[in-house]
Amino acid sequence: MSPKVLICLHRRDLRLSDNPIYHEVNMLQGSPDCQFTHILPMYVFPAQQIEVSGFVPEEASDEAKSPYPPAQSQVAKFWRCGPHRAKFIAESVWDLRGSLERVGSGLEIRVGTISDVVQGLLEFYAPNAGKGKDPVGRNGTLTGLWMTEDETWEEKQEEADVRRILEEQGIPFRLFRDDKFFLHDDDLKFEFISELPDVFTTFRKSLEPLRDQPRPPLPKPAHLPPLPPATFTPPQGPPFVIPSTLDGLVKALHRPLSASHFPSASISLPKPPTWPPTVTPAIASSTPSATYSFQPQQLLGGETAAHARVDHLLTTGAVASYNETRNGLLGQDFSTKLSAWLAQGCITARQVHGAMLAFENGANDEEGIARRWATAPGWAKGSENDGSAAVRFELLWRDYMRLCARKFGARLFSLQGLRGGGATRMWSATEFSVREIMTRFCSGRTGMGLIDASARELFLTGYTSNRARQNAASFLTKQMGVDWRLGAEWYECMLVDYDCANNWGNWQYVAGVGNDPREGRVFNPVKQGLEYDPRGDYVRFWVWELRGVDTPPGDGEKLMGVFQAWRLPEEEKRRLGLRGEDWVERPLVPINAGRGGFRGRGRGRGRGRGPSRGRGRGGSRGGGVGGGVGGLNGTGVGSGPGGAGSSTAAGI
Ligand SMILES: Cc1cc2nc3c(=O)[nH]c(=O)nc-3n(C[C@H](O)[C@H](O)[C@H](O)COP(=O)(O)OP(=O)(O)OC[C@H]3O[C@@H](n4cnc5c(N)ncnc54)[C@H](O)[C@@H]3O)c2cc1C
Repeated sequence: MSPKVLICLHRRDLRLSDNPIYHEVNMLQGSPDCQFTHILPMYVFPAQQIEVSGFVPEEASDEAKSPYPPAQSQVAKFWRCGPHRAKFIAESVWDLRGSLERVGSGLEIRVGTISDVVQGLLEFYAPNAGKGKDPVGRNGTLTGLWMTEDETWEEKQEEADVRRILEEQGIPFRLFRDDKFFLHDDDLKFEFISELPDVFTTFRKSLEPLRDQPRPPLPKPAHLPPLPPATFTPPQGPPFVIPSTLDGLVKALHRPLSASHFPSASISLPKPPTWPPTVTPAIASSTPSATYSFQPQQLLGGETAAHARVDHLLTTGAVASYNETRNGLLGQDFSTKLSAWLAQGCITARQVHGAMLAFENGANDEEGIARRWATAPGWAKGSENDGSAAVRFELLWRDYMRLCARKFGARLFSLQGLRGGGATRMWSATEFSVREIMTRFCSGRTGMGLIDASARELFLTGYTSNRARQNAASFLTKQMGVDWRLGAEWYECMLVDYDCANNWGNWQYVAGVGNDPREGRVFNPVKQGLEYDPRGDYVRFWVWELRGVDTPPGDGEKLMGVFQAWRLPEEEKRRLGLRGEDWVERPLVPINAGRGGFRGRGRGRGRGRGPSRGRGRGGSRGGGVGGGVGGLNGTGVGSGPGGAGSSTAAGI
């Protein structure tokens, strides 16, 4: 019998449970209304976002090149998907394939743009369809294509393209709302997206109590229709070859990233961060050596690992203590670290909420959950605790960011930000070129300990905490006066948890062009370091050259040397072998914290260096013009929106 095939196209919904498409398939299968005999789940590595030239075999002839332009960012030409996320996505796809196989189905992997792949599917299944000759193709019948919706601009274009291609051929197309968020759209307190409040707090208050809001997740189907037989499955078109192992997949994704100027096509990092030594004899006596035995977590992609993580957070009490620990910088469990799984849709926010709810209510099930959780703090209290309430609060931030993406569309990526058309001023400039600032920012060599630790952590692991991200973004945009999009693009490349709405929305927020009601907010990275890393452990973990700085209690000056190495006594610099290092001898911006915020050491003073209180107001003294790639060479990028140089606020 010729198969009737339904394509289930995955994007950022890499899960089987709480997936509206499989839920619908499951409801329909076996019913008289069911139009399909087989389903073909498929994931496409999208060529415009993830570099796919590594899927062309190395031994292929020169003519067999990827037909797609390099997947690089618009302004700085960074790779759009760096090594950490590429690996994480590959693992997630692999895990999904395993889950689908266990319920009687499977998953096909393809590379290309989604519209090219869909076009190829149509040609395979119904070569004559639309010409009125043969509505049923020789390879079976394509009965439809289903996919879930995404919020952001590029994904919306993709959806429109797929719809157009299918409808031209008369093939049914269904777009499902992807309920991977905390709230269901129908439960929002406004009718039109234009009514979304511009301030998060207003949005949140309209929805409290948050614990009562989310809908229950959809169950995992126990069985799904099979894949079509191999002869009825369209192959991957040349020149690409899909590896048959996870290892091969990761290698194909990584190969182009390391072949050219890793990790960016426009900025090479002459001194990229290196892993800190695990054992350091020079650890300062006042610093517990246990700090440095911390092993940064390499997140494992996939639905299975996501649920294991939630279980771990509840069992260990990490959720219950989240409100006290969430501003942490160093460690595994100070925050949930769920973001990467949420971003790829390996787990939904309402599943996280559902697990917390079960925990709070003392759910007892056959899988022995109760036994695992019963001794954990907060178990079976019948109400939320400070920790679980704070997790829900943060999950709502994610909803808010995605709704902002819906409301503002392509303005999410514009230099002027969500507010659009607002005041455009010159960015303030420093004596360093934007290229040098970016090179040192990305390499963790700015000379600002907290910023450098975060940059090195990001480069090496793909993750850095929210507190560190806020400081890094504020530093780049407000202290250095760099076009915020360069930072957002760098994060898009490096973050394992990159999520379009969250990343661009948060960068805008910190840069002062998004939805931050407190205009002119500036983070002072030294004060922030003192508050959130009071012994300098986080800085010294990643900026490991500073582990030998002895910081006896009460010697504040030495600690200041951890946060800004230029402040170390010359003798100490010599002893630690730090002489001659750019980040020690030529810091991008020296800050005299504690004595009036951002006063420089003298060098460059009065040159519009940025948002210091009482200085730089107006911020129009920057020298350079021209944003974009050209701006990487200039001393400052021109015509930026307000923020840098305009602050009257003190560092926070
Ligand atoms: C400049 C900048 C860039 C960012 N880029 C991203 C990004 O690309 N992807 C991303 O998921 N988050 C991004 N964030 C938000 C936040 O930093 C991360 O979600 C968080 O650090 C992830 O760690 P976690 O899962 O342990 O978070 P937790 O503190 O455990 O929070 C739980 C969840 O709530 C959500 N959440 C928390 N804070 C925010 C926030 N400010 N905005 C939106 N959602 C939030 C996340 O889904 C997170 O997993 C960015 C923040 C900044 C300041």
